[in-house]
This record gives sequence, C-alpha cells and structure tokens, in this order.
Amino acid sequence: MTTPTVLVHRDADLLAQAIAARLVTRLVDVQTARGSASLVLTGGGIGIKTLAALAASPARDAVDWRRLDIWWGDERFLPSGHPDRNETQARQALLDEVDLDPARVHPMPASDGPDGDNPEAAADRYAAELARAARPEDHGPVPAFDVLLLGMGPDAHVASLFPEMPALYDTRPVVAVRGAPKPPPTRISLTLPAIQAAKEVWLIVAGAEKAPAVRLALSGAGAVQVPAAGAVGRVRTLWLLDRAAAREIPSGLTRIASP
Ligand SMILES: O=C1O[C@H](COP(=O)(O)O)[C@@H](O)[C@H](O)[C@H]1O
Repeated sequence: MTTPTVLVHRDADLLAQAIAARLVTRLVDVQTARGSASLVLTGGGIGIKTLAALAASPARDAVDWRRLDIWWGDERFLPSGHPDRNETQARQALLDEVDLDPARVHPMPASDGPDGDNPEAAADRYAAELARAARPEDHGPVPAFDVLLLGMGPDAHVASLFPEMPALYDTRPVVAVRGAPKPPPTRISLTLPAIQAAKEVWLIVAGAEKAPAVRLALSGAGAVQVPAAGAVGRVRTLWLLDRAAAREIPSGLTRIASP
C-alpha cells in the first residue's frame, strides 16, 4: 500500500490543465523507458475536463498515441454512442482528436454489444480482454496499468464502486453493478483489486461538495464505507484536488501546487 500524496491546485480549470500536463510527462517517460504505456480513463466532470485539457494542450503531440493502451475504470451500461457513456464523452473530448491505434482502445461493452443487455456477461467479457493483455510480469489477471485515473463522487464512490455495495467485496477484476444510487443504475466497473494492480492511481477531484468525502478517504476510513479510501496504486497514489475539494483536509497533509 502506498501513502497518498496530495496536491492542490487553485480551481477546476487549472486542476484539469495540471493533470493533463502531468499525464503527458508520465506517458512520455513510460514510453521512452518501455516503448508503450497504458492509461485507464475515468468518467465524470473533472475526468472529461482533463481529457479536453489534454486535447487542447500543444504538448499532447509529445505522446506517441499509437503506442498507448486505453482502458476504462467504469462504464454506464447504455447503448453504444449514448451521450452518457463514459466512452462517448472521452471520444468527444480527446480520443477522436488523436492518432490512436484502434486495436489498443478497449471500451467496456455497451448494452447493445455482443452480450446484449446482460451486464454480468459484459463484465466477464471485459475481464477476459484484460486477462489477454496481462503479461507474466504483471503477476495477475489485469495489466499493471501505468496510470489509472479516478474521479470521485460526493459519496466517495470511485469508478462504479458505491459505498456498502456488493461490488466492494468482489475479488474478480470486473463486475456488473445493478442498483447504483447514481443514474444510470446499471454499470460495469473494475473492482478494488483491479484498481490496486495499477502502478499509479491518480484520484482527481474538484468541488466543495466532495470535500467531506476527500477528508474521510484520507483519514483512514474503510473502503466499504468510503470506496475512495481503497483506491491505491502499487507504486504511487496521487490525490490531485482543487482548493474547494481540499478544504476539509488537515493542512499538514497537502501541498499547495498552485496558490
Ligand atoms: O458516474 C460516475 O461518477 C464518477 C464521479 O463523477 P463526477 O461527475 O462527480 O466527477 C466518475 O468517476 C465515474 O467514472 C462515473 O461513471
């Protein structure tokens, strides 16, 4: 388990730009060292804002997009192209703008996909895709993702892991979630063990309504009550916050990156 590092930027716009810059640097470093890199995307407000900031950044061309594997941490189980799908939003914000290798883009299945309206089968299908991509050195059923991005809801949910729900006890890498408190009710999500396989987990959070959940997650709460508390990377766990989201955490824990 890695100890989280907390960095605070002035507001959501600056936060998104700072995360985009950090992503460029990290992905270029990994590609230089190893040839290719992997990135797990999140949905949600700051997640999509970050992708838009990356699309608008002149530095984005430093990344070799064709040597990047793109995965998702969760998906709203809706038909392909639905505007509420995290995939649709990510494509509009960034993915349609850069020269990706389509074989390296791994969206979670849609409700009109090969398994039809069966989220359990769709989750199993995604788990199988992850297992095929895992290398022996990953020591598990999912790749050791280089960077895994996670937004967080005001209830401290990450991906589609909502407090007290059965998915939090599941040891499979991918699960179907039914009855989510945030619409749509049916979703697919990586579980905590899959998230914890990532080398770096970056929690990206903006907005005052999330401040209490940020405080709880950084105060030793349990992952069943506060799922974000269980989101830790193997090598690094970064909390990247705007000032509003950071306002309830003890000052000794944070570093002010942009005052
Ligand atoms: O529904 C979801 O919500 C969370 C958080 O979203 P936000 O808009 O409150 O930032 C997001 O991380 C997740 O991917 C998404 O499916």
